[in-house]
Order: sequence, then structure tokens, then C-alpha cells
Amino acid sequence: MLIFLLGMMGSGKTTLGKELAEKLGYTFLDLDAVIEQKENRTIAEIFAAEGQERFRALERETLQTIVTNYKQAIVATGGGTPCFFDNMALMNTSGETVFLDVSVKDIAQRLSQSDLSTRPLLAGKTQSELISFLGKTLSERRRFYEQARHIVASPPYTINALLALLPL
Ligand SMILES: Nc1ncnc2c1ncn2[C@@H]1O[C@H](COP(=O)(O)OP(=O)(O)O)[C@@H](O)[C@H]1O
Ligand SMILES: O=C(O)C1=C[C@@H](OP(=O)(O)O)[C@@H](O)[C@H](O)C1
Ligand SMILES: [Mg+2]
Repeated sequence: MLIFLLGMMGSGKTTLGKELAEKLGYTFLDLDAVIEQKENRTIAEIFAAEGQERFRALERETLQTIVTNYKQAIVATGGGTPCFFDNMALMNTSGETVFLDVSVKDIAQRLSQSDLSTRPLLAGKTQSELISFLGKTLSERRRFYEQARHIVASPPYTINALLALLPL
């Protein structure tokens, strides 16, 4: 089975995805990391050199390659993945989708302790700019995220909450 983790930057897709893959013995794929390997440059470098539009095209292409080549894996998507092209439909027809619905307050708290420069959409923002950007972005993206088959909406967002939802 393919399991796609969806949600905002900082919602824990990469962290929980790794843990879940280890627990289930599945391959773990982080969509951003696969793009970086393929391109031999970082997400920040892709945005800086070619802009978000090119990144979204690469993201779509990579998602399609994963869906074609893997039958069993946990896929941590990027925060924007569900919101471009028909990526949401592609994921819903290829496996199980889980939206990690973490509050803006919790996300901002987590991200303030991380290096924002690796996430080009957040780089250089103050804490109050970060909170207002995350709030606006989540309200625009929610309609895509809510197309996920499963939603994890209560803290502490553990893998046990994920395991309880999935038809394994
Ligand atoms: N369940 C959690 N509780 C608290 N902090 C978390 C949790 N999951 C992730 N984090 C922290 O939040 C930050 C972003 O996590 P990450 O997995 O990179 O998110 P995403 O891939 O969704 O952007 C990291 O610093 C990580 O250590
Ligand atoms: O929300 C977004 O548009 C993005 C999220 C990032 O992934 P994470 O959600 O893992 O930070 C990465 O794909 C890129 O910086 C754009
Ligand atoms: Mg990630």
C-alpha cells in the first residue's frame, strides 16, 4: 500500500513518515528529498534559480514517478503538493491519504525552532509574519487537504493515531 502524508510545512510529515515506515517495515520516501536527489540541488536552490512554478512541475513529475514505481511506501509530501495540478486525485486513486491537521500555533512554535532557510516560502520571516503567512496559507489550502481519506486532528499526532486510521 502507498500511504501519503499531507499537511502544512511543519505539520510533521517527514518526521512521522520516517517513524511509521520504520515501524511497518515500508520504504520511506520524502518527496522533497527525492526531488533534491534527482536534481542534485536543494529545494531552496530550485526556488531561487527557477521559481516556484518550475518546482511545482518537478514535484508533480516526481509524484507521478513514485506512484508508477512503488507499490508499498510511506510518502511524506511537501506542504503544497495537494494544491497543484490534480495531485490530490492522483494520490487518492493510488493509495491512502492522511492530512495532519496541526494548528497554526503549534506549527509556528515548531518552525520557530527550526532553520527557515530550508523552506523558501518561509525564509526571512519574523515570528509574527510567520504566523500570519501560515494562517492565510492554511485557509487557502484546507479545501485540498480535506480531500484526504483520513484526517488526524488531535495532538499529540503520534504514529499510533495514524495506525488506528489506516486499513492495514
Ligand atoms: N509530533 C510532533 N510534535 C512536536 N514536534 C514535532 C512533531 N513532528 C515534527 N515535529 C518538529 O516539527 C518540525 C517540522 O517537522 P517536519 O517533520 O519537518 O514537518 P514537515 O515535513 O511536515 O514540514 C521539526 O523540527 C520536527 O522536529
Ligand atoms: O508548503 C509548501 O509549499 C512547501 C513545503 C515544503 O515541504 P515541507 O512541507 O516538508 O516543509 C517544500 O515542498 C517547499 O518548500 C514548499
Ligand atoms: Mg517535510
